[in-house]
Amino acid sequence: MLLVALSFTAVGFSSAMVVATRMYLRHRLPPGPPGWPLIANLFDVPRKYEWLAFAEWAKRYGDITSLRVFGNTIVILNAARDINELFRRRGLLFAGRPHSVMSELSGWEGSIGVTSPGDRLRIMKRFATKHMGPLAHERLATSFVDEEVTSCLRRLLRSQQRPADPRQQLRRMAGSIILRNAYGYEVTSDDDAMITLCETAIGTFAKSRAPVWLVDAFPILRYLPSWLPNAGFKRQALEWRKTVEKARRAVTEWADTQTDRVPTYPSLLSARSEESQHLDILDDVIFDLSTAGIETVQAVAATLFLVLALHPDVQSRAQKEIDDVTNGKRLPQYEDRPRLKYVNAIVKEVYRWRGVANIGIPHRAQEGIEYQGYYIPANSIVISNIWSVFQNPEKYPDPMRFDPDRYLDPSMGQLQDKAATASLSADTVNEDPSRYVFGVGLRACPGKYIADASVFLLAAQSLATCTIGEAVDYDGKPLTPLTVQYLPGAVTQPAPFKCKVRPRSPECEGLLVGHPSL
Ligand code: HEM
Repeated sequence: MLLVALSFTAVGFSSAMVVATRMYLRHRLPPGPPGWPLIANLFDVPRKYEWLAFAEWAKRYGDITSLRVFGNTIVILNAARDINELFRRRGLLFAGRPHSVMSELSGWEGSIGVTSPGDRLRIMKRFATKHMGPLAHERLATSFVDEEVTSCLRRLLRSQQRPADPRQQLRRMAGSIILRNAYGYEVTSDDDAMITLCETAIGTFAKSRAPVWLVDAFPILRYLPSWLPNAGFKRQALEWRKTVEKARRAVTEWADTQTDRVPTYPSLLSARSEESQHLDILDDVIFDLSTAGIETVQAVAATLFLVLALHPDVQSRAQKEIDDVTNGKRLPQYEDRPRLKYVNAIVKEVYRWRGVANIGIPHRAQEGIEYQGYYIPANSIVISNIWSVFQNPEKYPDPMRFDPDRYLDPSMGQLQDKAATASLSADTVNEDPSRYVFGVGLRACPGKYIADASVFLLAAQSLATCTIGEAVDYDGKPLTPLTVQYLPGAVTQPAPFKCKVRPRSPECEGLLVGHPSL
């Protein structure tokens, strides 16, 4: 009898312990800035260079930190180990996107970037993967991507004999690739209006999703009339909505005028015409895929030109590698990629050195979980700070140094597939940055293959044909790797700079002129 009573007491005690532990963990959020009564961490949310502030907090509070804003928990992951564990291994649990009333009011309610797992996301993902995924990227790279890169280099060689900002041409190249891919739209001038409309539209996306809008905490506020003095958010959202709708109308109206035209290469729009279902959803995702990629590709291209201008030694080594493969008789092509190991290493280091989309797009925890002794509540906004991963000296020794040699391991070659990376652990030193720069897990960037192919071709063909040098800032002061500045924003751009782009030799320039795509 005594034994039975004792075992009941033991079971009761251990159950109570389990409940108590759970309750304790529930209140044990990851540490972070202490905040203030009532407003919690509202004023701690950094307004710019968020990745730098998050990295500072990581030093103070640990790799996993958290904030409370308007009743929401924001969890920031700074270590590759945790990003892999939560976004890759427990991907579905963290594949949600935070609900944002402000984004809805601003015209983004149909976007893939706000869509949480479900049928709609599946349809969007399936379409993007079919036409832009690993099986499609080689076809894309050998078609209009190659054409646009070559045309861009010809224009640069014409316009940059004296120091000038290469960005206008790189932006035109990025816009041409992305809009041809999405709609078959061909850009014909440096100041193409469609590129500007798409860029301006996507600029409103990140702003509408910042965790600072009161209406996201109190959705009832969406019904306030916009003329009320304290409804400034509604007037702002209305202005953004007009910008987004203007861009959508422009691409749709242009597409409507093209129904009889047979495009040179298939586009997402032509692929859509072969589908019989979910056409509205496909329209939404094609619009996303036309707006989301322009600034990112242009930013990476600008960093590429900047680092090449700053590192003549890197240029000459890559040029030698390319000449060994092509004998200087032709332009390097996408098929040459496995043999251009040093050029691949330059691309990887460009992704890592200052990052690109350093905090990506926030995820949402679909359920509450205990992790590493902390509790991450359901509906937490979870952000991966890729900057901290790329600047971790244990993972990338001497991280501020631009050093392509760090990747010259024989097993590295190009964007790695799942099988090839399964054996890599998050602690791998000098791990391929393309595993992180495009996001991790189920929400990773659907544009990564076309973006990566574009950047590789730009690197290989510009190195084969041009010498890039004499980087200066806008006041004409020579730049060094240590004085280079980056701008705030959702996409990491170098501050305006100028450089010279000259032909390596008349023969090399001739390769661009005689290229069959021209
Ligand atoms: C080097 C260039 C690029 C970089 C570094 C980049 C990076 C990223 C990152 C970090 C994310 C967030 C991933 C996450 O939530 O975990 C993302 C999402 C996305 N990217 Fe890219 N991207 C690039 C180019 C492109 C291009 C070319 C396109 C379109 C053609 C594109 C379309 C998108 C879309 C639609 C999403 C949202 C996906 C979703 O919510 O499921 N990106 N990208």
